[in-house]
Amino acid sequence: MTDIDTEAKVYGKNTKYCLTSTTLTVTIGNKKPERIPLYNIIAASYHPSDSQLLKVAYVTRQKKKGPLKLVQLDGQVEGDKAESAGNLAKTTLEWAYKDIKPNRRLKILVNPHGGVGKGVAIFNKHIEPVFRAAGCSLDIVHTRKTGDAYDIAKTLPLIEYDALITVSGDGLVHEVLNGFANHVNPRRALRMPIAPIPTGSGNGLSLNLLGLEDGLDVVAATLNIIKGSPMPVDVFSFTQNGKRTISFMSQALGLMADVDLGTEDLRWMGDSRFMYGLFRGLIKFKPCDVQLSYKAVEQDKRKMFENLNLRLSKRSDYTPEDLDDDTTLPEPKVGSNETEGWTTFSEPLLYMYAGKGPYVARTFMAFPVSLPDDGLIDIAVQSTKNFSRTGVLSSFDGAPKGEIYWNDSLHYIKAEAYRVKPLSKKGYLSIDGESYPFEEFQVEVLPRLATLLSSHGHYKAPFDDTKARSK
Ligand SMILES: Nc1ncnc2c1ncn2[C@@H]1O[C@H](COP(=O)(O)OP(=O)(O)OP(=O)(O)O)[C@@H](O)[C@H]1O
Repeated sequence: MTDIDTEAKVYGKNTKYCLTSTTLTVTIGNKKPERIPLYNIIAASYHPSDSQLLKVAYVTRQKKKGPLKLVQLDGQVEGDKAESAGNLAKTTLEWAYKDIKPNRRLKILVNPHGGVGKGVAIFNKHIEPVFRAAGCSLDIVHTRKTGDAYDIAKTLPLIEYDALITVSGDGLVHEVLNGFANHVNPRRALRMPIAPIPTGSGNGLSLNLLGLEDGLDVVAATLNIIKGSPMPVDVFSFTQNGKRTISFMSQALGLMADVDLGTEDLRWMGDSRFMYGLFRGLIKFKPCDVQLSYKAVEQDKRKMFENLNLRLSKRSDYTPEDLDDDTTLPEPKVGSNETEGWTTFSEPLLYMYAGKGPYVARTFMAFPVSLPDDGLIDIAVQSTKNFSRTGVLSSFDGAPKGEIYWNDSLHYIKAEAYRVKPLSKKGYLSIDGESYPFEEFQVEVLPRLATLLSSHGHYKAPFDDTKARSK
């Protein structure tokens, strides 16, 4: 591919544009050239009958570690550059979108009460202008109460949208997935890509899709919605008292449920509340009285680590035709009395944390070897046997990098299913951060049932074995 060049006047200054297969470089007057990766370009057009304007819209950081911001550059093209400007605009747009359909049609659910209650203001100021600049069509709804997102997803006319977007935290995603699961055509509904914009207090999904650097950047999340590809993900069927719920992120018992649920009053702390809750829970150091059994597929931490690296070298293999004719939700395959091939955890446990997606908060990579579509759930179990309060506390030192995984006292299992029977009456159970009765339940993986938008094709959570090698 050969480079394409043109010139125009931006703010009255001579400006050079040079397009290569990866980058558009713009040099305004004597300023330093700005190299814009094609991924960051959301629109490019040439308007011969509108003052001969060459318009380019992209997102960029003004400071190295600052947030992404929208830039819209309008260049005035002189007559002799009209052809090259038209060519540059057309090719930039083609290359910037490659296999992605531009002008996505989006259903957007904004929770005005998510996080610290700034969802609407953030959406209006930072997010909507980027979608508009990219030419997306927007159907925006402000949720008014719990359950609105569920109802909207349940009755969504699937044909009218390319993706459903939540502007909130993980709670709204949970509602949407359950709404889809109860849609008249649940399988197709769950094929509708979902993507979060992180304005909640728990934004684990966004962190998993975009990584620590971008995971809380609302414009990076917006760009992911404009440019990301559908990525199939496993979700979980959570059954309690005969009722089935879809869980997509985590189930927590013991200390970790206290952290999830016992910190509601601390929402103002943002996601620091998770670490604070952890310290508060550790003071009690109370074992969680349950019987945990699982149908394990892998328990070798080293092997799981190798599988992770193997998966990172590949993108997800999404094919839209991949959908079979069966329109109903898959029935649970694992019976509630099944015991063959099951193991019962025999030690007293401080917590059990099970889920999918490495980060549960910015400060805690709970499932570092989690894969979006391996058909398995990761279960982390901290035993209290030969373990002290200070031991657990120091094991959380490397929590943001997932180092806790390498601790010998942390049992880590990949399973197809598991079940929990409480042995006492009192306790917390958290499902995707929401409180559920502390009663018997079973969880089973539903492989590749839901769909997310991902720019990477895998979770973005760098994890290494430095800690293991230094032991
Ligand atoms: N207008 C509203 N008023 C109050 N609650 C709402 C409204 N709209 C949606 N909700 C509910 O708010 C809950 C919190 O959503 P979400 O988890 O996305 O954000 P969050 O700030 O991270 O919340 P939390 O801190 O509770 O996890 C969801 O259960 C959702 O149904």
